[in-house]
Amino acid sequence: MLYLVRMDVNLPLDMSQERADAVKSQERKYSQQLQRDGRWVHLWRVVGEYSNYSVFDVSDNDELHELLSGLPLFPYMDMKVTPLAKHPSAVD
Ligand SMILES: O=C(O)CC1=CCC(=O)O1
Repeated sequence: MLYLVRMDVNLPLDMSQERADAVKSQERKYSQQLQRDGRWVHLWRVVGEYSNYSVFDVSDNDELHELLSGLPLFPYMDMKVTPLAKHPSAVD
């Protein structure tokens, strides 16, 4: 199943730069592993915002939830998940 996910990152103002850098580095590793194994299909920055739009290809809601809740930045993100279905006019 495909899911479109918008992630808005809100790091606490009192988080140290060192801690922020460490969490971002863990997030990068985690997300790149999922991109390489084909489950994190797209990762796009929203221009001018600390947000991204991502597309995931996973088997079901439970797998997506497990994957999203394992993100190192998960405690600092608001997420909106949209399940995607095939459009009848899509050519592929
Ligand atoms: O920077 C972001 O939008 C949050 C994020 C998701 C994957 C990643 O590496 O950073």
